[in-house]
Amino acid sequence: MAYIEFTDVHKVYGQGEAEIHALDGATFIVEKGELAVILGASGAGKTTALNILGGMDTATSGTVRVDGRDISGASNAELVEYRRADVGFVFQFYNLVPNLTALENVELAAQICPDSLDAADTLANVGLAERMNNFPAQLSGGEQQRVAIARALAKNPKLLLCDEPTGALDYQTGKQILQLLQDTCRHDGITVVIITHNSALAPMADRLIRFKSGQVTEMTTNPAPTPIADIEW
Ligand SMILES: Nc1ncnc2c1ncn2[C@@H]1O[C@H](COP(=O)(O)OP(=O)(O)OP(=O)(O)O)[C@@H](O)[C@H]1O
Repeated sequence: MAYIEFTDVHKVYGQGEAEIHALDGATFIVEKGELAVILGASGAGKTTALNILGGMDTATSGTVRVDGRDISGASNAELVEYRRADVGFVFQFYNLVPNLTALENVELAAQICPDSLDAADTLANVGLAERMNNFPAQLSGGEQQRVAIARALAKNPKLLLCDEPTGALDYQTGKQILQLLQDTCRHDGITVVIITHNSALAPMADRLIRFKSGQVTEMTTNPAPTPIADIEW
């Protein structure tokens, strides 16, 4: 059994004439500890799939299993617990609380989790030991995204889901963030799923999943992923 099993998932928004099939029988797997990259054009269903995988949305039909647990059949209370304890989220826009320092932002997330890590240590691990007491507005975009990654990692999640994590960053800063995510996957053994529009990033992945019109059109594994530093686009 794979760590993530996303099987024949349909997601329909709206009704009748206005029905939108955001997912139309999407199927993929991800093994434990892999870094998976999800590629696809705008509207292909990537975010919908990630939201369902993270327990933020539910499938209309199909099965979603994570670590042997049936997320698609979970109750609301079970999904709350799953989102809290098992999943870290990183978004394009960092969604930090503006009137809390970097440290307080990370502590806030860590507080709600049973096995959380030390917030200051986690910030130091993402290279922000010197900036912990700064407010988000005093940090660059890349630093704010590091805080957001630390906030996700301090929960000590099994699964890190990233939706366009470099979408708002310049080229070099984006590369550093992707390096951090690749290192996190390698060193901490966390399963990482990254959504991107940028097909040049495909070689960084252990597993590449391509979405088109709500379906997975390609899934390949790469036994020798390229370090981010060696990828140019
Ligand atoms: N809550 C919603 N209500 C109605 N339609 C939705 C909703 N969420 C997504 N959709 C539609 O479902 C389809 C898939 O959207 P989704 O956001 O998953 O695509 P995506 O591949 O992530 O696109 P992008 O790269 O632009 O973020 C789109 O047509 C979108 O408009």
